[in-house]
Amino acid sequence: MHTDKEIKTIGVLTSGGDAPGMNAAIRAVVRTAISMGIKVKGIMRGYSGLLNEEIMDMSIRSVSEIIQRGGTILYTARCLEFKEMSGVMKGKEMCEKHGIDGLVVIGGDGSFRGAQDLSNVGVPCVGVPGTIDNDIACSEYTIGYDTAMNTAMEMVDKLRDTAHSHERCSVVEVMGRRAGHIALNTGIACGACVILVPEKPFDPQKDLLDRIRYSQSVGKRHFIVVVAEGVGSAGDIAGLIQNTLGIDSRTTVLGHVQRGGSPTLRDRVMATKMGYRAVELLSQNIGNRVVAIQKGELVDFEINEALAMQKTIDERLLNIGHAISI
Ligand SMILES: Nc1ncnc2c1ncn2[C@@H]1O[C@H](COP(=O)(O)OP(=O)(O)OP(=O)(O)O)[C@@H](O)[C@H]1O
Ligand SMILES: O=P(O)(O)OC[C@H]1O[C@](O)(CO)[C@@H](O)[C@@H]1O
Ligand SMILES: [Mg+2]
Repeated sequence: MHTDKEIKTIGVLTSGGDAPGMNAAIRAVVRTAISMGIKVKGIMRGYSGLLNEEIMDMSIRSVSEIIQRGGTILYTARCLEFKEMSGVMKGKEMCEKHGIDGLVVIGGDGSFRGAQDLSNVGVPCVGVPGTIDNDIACSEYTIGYDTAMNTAMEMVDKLRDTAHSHERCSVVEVMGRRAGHIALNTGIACGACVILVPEKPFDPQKDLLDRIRYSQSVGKRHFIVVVAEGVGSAGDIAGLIQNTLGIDSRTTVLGHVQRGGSPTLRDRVMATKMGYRAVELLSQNIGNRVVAIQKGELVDFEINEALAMQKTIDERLLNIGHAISI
């Protein structure tokens, strides 16, 4: 979408679940814009802050010392009111009132739906994928994914020590909402003997119990099972293993620890590139876009097109995991 209006001031907000690297993206947006002569307003608490006018001027120095920090200095929220047309119209009014000509929305797919609605009523918005789940179909990568996976990997390594010592099975539930990307990669990196993801329906007998039984028959004495939260309860899976195979099993739900911490190098660099591109687009009066990574390159898509895409799980990696985790 091209608008005729010159973009003099942009807003930036973070929305949905926080993700490590969001601060690096905010920093890139603020500094890129200022270097182009565009003013920046920071909007607190996602779309809620826009509706409640929690809006502040940002300067080069207001984003100092944040590139290494997890979370988001702008706070984040899930705002039900923005899902209604009346909320979106109020958002447009607030942008007009505060002189915001365009908006960078750092968040996940839900946040992009809000950005699309706002673009459709005349406020150009550019989405920056910020979610640990890596569930934005148009992009190979989302900000926070690498840090979350590395955190999960460190946690599972610790669980392995105790599972090994007690010759137990450790069933670990990782985040990802309806996607299994964190589970798959963490499972591979930690040598899990079973990885369960929502994209690939599993047969408990064949894909779980037989696999563990076979590993046991070839000498394995402790077992790591990584379950994506979208599959169901890790506790039920541990119970099934314990009751059917008689292997002492424990459940750990990693939870929000995966959302925190200092972002990895990859997340900081990706966030910086994506934030820069978002401002570049807005500065050219281009809105209704999502910044993305495809084949390692920075690209962008219409929000409509981006939201209609489907992401699949890396089946080859899943098969590799199954082949070697014996
Ligand atoms: N269909 C929609 N129309 C307008 N706004 C929406 C819509 N869906 C979501 N939003 C807005 O975006 C916010 C965040 O959405 P959601 O909770 O789905 O998280 P997300 O951006 O997908 O991030 P994550 O999944 O990583 O937590 C919502 O609280 C709401 O304010
Ligand atoms: O912040 P909440 O409401 O606990 O949301 C948890 C969800 O958010 C995420 O952490 C990020 O989308 C998902 O992995 C998880 O399902
Ligand atoms: Mg989402």
